[in-house]
Amino acid sequence: MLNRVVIVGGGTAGWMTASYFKAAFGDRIDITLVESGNVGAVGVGEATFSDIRHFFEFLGLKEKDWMPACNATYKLAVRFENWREQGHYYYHPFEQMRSVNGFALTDWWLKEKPTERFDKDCFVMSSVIDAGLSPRHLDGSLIDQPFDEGAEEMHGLTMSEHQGKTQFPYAYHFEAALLAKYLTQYSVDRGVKHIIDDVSHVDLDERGWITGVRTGEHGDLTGDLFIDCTGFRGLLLNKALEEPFISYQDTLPNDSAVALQVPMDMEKRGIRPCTTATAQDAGWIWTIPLMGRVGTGYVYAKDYLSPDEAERTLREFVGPAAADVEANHIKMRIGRSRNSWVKNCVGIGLASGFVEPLESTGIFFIHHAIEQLVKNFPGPDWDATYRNRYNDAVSHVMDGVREFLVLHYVAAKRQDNQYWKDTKTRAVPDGLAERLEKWKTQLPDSETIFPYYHGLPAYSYMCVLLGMGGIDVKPSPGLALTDSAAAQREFADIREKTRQLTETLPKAYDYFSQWH
Ligand SMILES: Cc1cc2nc3c(=O)[nH]c(=O)nc-3n(C[C@H](O)[C@H](O)[C@H](O)COP(=O)(O)OP(=O)(O)OC[C@H]3O[C@@H](n4cnc5c(N)ncnc54)[C@H](O)[C@@H]3O)c2cc1C
Ligand SMILES: N[C@@H](Cc1c[nH]c2cc(Cl)ccc12)C(=O)O
Repeated sequence: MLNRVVIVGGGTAGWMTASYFKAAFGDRIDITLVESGNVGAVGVGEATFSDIRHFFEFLGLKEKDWMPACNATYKLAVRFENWREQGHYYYHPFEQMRSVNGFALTDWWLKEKPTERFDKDCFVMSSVIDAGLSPRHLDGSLIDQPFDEGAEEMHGLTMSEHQGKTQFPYAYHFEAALLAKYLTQYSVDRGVKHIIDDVSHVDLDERGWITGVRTGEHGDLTGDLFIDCTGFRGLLLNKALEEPFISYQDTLPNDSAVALQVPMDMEKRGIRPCTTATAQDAGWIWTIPLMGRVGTGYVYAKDYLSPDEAERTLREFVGPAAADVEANHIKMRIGRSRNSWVKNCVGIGLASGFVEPLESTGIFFIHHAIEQLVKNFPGPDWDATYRNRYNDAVSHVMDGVREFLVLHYVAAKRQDNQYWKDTKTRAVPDGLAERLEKWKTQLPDSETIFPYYHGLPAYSYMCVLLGMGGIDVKPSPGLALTDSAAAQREFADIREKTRQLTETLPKAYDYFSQWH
């Protein structure tokens, strides 16, 4: 039976893989994880998709088990600031788009324009975030949903099977290093063998399959399946097996980042329950609220800005609190391995592929990859069918998210310097140009977005087009002949639900201070 797995790398990807495999296969699988004590993890990766709750549920973990240990908070959206013009912002929330008489509420919004804020007129959560509130009451009860949070039929579904059925209203922010530490303990408690050592060589047989990895002090680690979680370096997949890397840089030029972990009195500052992406002269700055600190960083293109200028800009943006904080400069490899599973080696995490974290997709990629690897786990005959299915799913997810991110730059109204002017003339991925033409006459729907599962529903595309303001989108002509009374009632219902929630929900900080 093929059941000996060696994972190289102990960042978020390595420990998410080890813990999920143990939850999936129990003692029927033998896992060794080796990580360097000299090469650090990338040290960022602190905002997620809402789908990540399937990961914790699969591990049998409740929020109170892991969130306090990881200084975690809730993420209700990404807030895009200054992408259209200075001072403008909009939210991309975790909230199902309503429909009226067969038209998306956003289509009605384009026709009726109740206010200038599509995100407040069409989503309840935008006002909840503006008020700095928690989506759970102090007793832990969740705001009422069009679905039952605990419903059995939703458990056990993978993310891709789940999409479109329900939209859970929040995701998480957590300290990456603390999550890796938590999952290390979870994994070791369940029998994962943890070795701290450097892999110096990868041994291949005559077919080019991996037979083992050589370490400094723990000899050769042998196994059946080798998981490359060594980050951007792709030590096994790209270096030892020489699997080519397909760069996305021709369409996504941001290839650098500088990050700060800024201690903060969150009681005094208050928690804005979302990730904020603030556009800058050569990229954008993320702000992630955690208990006890803020995670922040400038994602930029080195062709337009030097690391020193980026760090200076970031420190000015953060202010005096950043004074004694050490900056972490990161070179980002943007794109994906041609195939993430080659022979008996699977790259997961940055070793597989990566796009800038504009919509917090790195950990989503890891979670998706792990789910797909369990679903397509190889048998002793290594039937290529599973590997091919896996590679197709993983490539589609990354290509789809790439296209979704490029849309943010193409649709952004800003053109106030060369960096932003170039976002309008740069090449776009195959297929996006045609899709953009369709969206000028009708908002995106499930038929016109990227055709393979990539984690994002049509309403996410609507938010980009309506929020960024650079592409003129027209309402469906049929609305002119349709009675708008039902749509007006829906807008009124959102206003009423917004009023009720903003009057009853606790402040985000007050909810989490119960745990700290
Ligand atoms: C600037 C930036 C911001 C990001 N923000 C987000 C976000 O908000 N949300 C999100 O979902 N994702 C985000 N990501 C992506 C996220 O950080 C990664 O997906 C996540 O950290 C996984 O990294 P990894 O485990 O693949 O690699 P790494 O964290 O780089 O870990 C690599 C591991 O390999 C080990 N290693 C390397 N070489 C050897 C060797 N020779 N022998 C033994 N061990 C070795 C290292 O010790 C380390 O343990 C961000 C990424 C960047 C760069
Ligand atoms: N399946 C994803 C899709 C999603 C829906 N809304 C958002 C908002 C943001 Cl910021 C990221 C992702 C998403 C999910 O439900 O998480």
